[in-house]
Amino acid sequence: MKTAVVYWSGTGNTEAMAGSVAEGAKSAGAEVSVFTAADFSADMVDQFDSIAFGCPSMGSEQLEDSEFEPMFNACEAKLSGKKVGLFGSYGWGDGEWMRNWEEQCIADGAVMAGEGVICNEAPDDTATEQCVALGKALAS
Ligand SMILES: Cc1cc2nc3c(=O)[nH]c(=O)nc-3n(C[C@H](O)[C@H](O)[C@H](O)COP(=O)(O)O)c2cc1C
Repeated sequence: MKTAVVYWSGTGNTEAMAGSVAEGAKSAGAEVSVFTAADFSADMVDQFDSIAFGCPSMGSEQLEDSEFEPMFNACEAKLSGKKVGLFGSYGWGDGEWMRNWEEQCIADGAVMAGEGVICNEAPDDTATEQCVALGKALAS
């Protein structure tokens, strides 16, 4: 199983989550590649059996719109039938951005590996465990 973990992070919280997702996928035997949003593009989607996308809530309950969102939007046309997991950190909201993002992926035809993992600011032990579990689900 080849798994990509693709993330954007401004202050490191979603980056820490990405590390845990990658660790979980590796522990379940996947060959894992980790990319920042700037280093991933739609033409790379087909190289992977499963992809974890990570982005914090930015703007007003939106994906980060300079690097992550354009890259993700370009990938969407290739997500039908692809195993996908989502994760990201948020601040003062209630996770609306993740609910919208999950719906978007489902509309694209992605096969969701589990519920999107969200955490308030820096990941605590529970969020870290959920990220590891998401990584394992992406590897199976
Ligand atoms: C410009 C900006 C916009 C943000 N908008 C939201 C928001 O709409 N809802 C929310 O819950 N948090 C919002 N946040 C808080 C971030 O999602 C939160 O700090 C998160 O932990 C950042 O993750 P990162 O460390 O991976 O960059 C915003 C932060 C910034 C800097």
